[in-house]
Amino acid sequence: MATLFKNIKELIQVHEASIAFVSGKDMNVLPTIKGAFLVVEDGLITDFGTMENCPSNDFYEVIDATGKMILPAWCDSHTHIVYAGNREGEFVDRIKGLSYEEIANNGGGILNSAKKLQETSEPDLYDQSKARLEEVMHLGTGAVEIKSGYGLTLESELKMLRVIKCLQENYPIEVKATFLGAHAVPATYKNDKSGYLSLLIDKVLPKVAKENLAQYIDVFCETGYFTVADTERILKAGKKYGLTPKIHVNQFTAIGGIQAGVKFNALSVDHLEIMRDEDINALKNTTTMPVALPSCSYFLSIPYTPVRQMIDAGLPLALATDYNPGSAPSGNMNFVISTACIKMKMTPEEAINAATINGAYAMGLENKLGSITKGKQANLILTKPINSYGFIPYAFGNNQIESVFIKGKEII
Ligand SMILES: N=CN[C@@H](CCC(=O)O)C(=O)O
Ligand SMILES: [Zn+2]
Repeated sequence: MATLFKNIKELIQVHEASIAFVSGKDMNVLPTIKGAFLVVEDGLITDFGTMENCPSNDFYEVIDATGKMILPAWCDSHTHIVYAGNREGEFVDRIKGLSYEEIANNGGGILNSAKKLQETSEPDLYDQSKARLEEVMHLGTGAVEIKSGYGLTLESELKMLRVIKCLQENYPIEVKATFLGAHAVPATYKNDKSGYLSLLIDKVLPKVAKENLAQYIDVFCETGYFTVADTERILKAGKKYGLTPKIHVNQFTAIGGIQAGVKFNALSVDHLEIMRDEDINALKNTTTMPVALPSCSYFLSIPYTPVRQMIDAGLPLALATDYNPGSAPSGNMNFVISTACIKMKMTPEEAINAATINGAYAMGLENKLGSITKGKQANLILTKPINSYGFIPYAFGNNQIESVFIKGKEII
């Protein structure tokens, strides 16, 4: 049951052997083959090369990609797509002048989403979430990380994680689950943050581990949310259960969250809108992937991650959507790479590397996804006829995707 894609104008992100990630100057290198073929068998990439070497066997299906390009599907390593309802009301409040912080202090923000989620049944939450997952798959996403963190009680955090598990089981794309119980202090623990952390560590974490509901652990390490000491307490507890950290840091203030992440061998540190020199230096020569979330900066009108400075300092970088109801109600990775180029001055090569192989690394999927490599899953984007891959970020807000293939099967 092999499929041949032939006459591909340009096959993008081609690597003979699997690599972990690209960093610094290498981020500006995007290996491609012009005039290419690609063979997919049983959901995996089995062969590729130039058209002169195109095999002539009998294929189950032959797709002529004349004028079109193929690249690995996007790897979105930071989302919160399991949530209930939306926060359109707060959106209008912000248009009228309230800040994200003021809204949160008035009982809105994460606590608003938590209230809605607590009142939503598991089947209803699943239905709302699967619609978002299908939406992002149609936008070219082939792997996604999803966080809990709108439950904030034992029952509701487990409800969120069970919904993520059902998505993992029912959809062909790779889904990774992250336990983010320490996303905000719930109203019931308003004056007892330490008590809430004890609940997470003593009651919730053991259940999460027993039901095998998460692969990663996260904390919102931020002024007014969780301190570095709180963060270390949670990460230490998570490690006991084999959960690797992927944490929210430096969104509004720089308080040492990056250093805590590096100390605990975090797979990624995410947001990074506010970066000091010492924060950039702390990430050098580590295995922790910095992740920027430009849709959040766009939506909240907060600074963009200083990625130019970071890449020029030799760091790697991944891009993700942060799809959530409060700070980024969009799961469009195409918009993310456009915004990264337009607002953060990344080149198209850097942005595509950040949204494919580096995003895969930030989910522990670098051996399965993120590049065109034999043996990797055939999660692919087939573009419409375009002149160059740079046209994808250039023509922001327009759709250059003709089809998306997950494990070799066309989903649109
Ligand atoms: N900053 C923390 N968490 C989310 C937003 C949460 C919300 O506003 O609902 C984020 O990554 O931006
Ligand atoms: Zn987030």
